[in-house]
Amino acid sequence: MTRVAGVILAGGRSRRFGEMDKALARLDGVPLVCRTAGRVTSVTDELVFNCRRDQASALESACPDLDATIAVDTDPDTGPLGGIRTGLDATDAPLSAVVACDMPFVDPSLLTFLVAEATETGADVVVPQVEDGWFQTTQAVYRTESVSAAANAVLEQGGGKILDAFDSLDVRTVGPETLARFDPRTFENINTREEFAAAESAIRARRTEAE
Ligand SMILES: Nc1nc2c(ncn2[C@@H]2O[C@H](COP(=O)(O)OP(=O)(O)OP(=O)(O)O)[C@@H](O)[C@H]2O)c(=O)[nH]1
Repeated sequence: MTRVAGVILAGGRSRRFGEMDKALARLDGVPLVCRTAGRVTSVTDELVFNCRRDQASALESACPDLDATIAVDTDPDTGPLGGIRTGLDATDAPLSAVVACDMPFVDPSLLTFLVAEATETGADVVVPQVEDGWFQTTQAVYRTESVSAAANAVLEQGGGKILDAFDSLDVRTVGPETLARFDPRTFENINTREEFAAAESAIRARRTEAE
């Protein structure tokens, strides 16, 4: 079996969230980053947290049970592109499931599906493409070495988006019809306090339903 790393992006500034780092905000009692990472690790072999240097110690102690490697940004504030490159460079697993820390409903079975697609096709990138055509680049599976090199090339040219790196890569998309098989909340991300409160209500409602 191909080894797979879970790479959690947490190097953003949480500007829309307000005072604190949203990664550490307790969602129904559990730091957001730990809740997201816990779902990712259920289907990966190792875990990497990507963040800025000033976040590292708090993130390291946030979820001790998960045993994450901390990958500190060499180029902070270069957006998810820089975070993905740094996260990928911290693992030698051939494939990486990259997920933003603010996606607490990420569906592990979708990640497993994306990994299987990457393994079967040999693609560099397997990325969900939702109904409006949007690429869900922060919930996608990347071939670690080739995507790191392509992301690095974009950064060396002055930066941009991870999508800019796709031009030189073998990219497979997974469309809405297939995505409909997975948790409809999987791509929900939390940017504001209001979205945080709504996610907390949803988690509590799901727990009540399951009881
Ligand atoms: N390493 C790194 N990660 C980033 C950067 N910007 C965003 N991210 C991560 O990419 C994901 C999506 O980013 P956003 O939803 O915009 O989060 P954010 O930048 O913290 O939030 P805002 O400041 O409100 O835009 C999150 O997991 C962020 O932690 C960055 O400059 N460096």
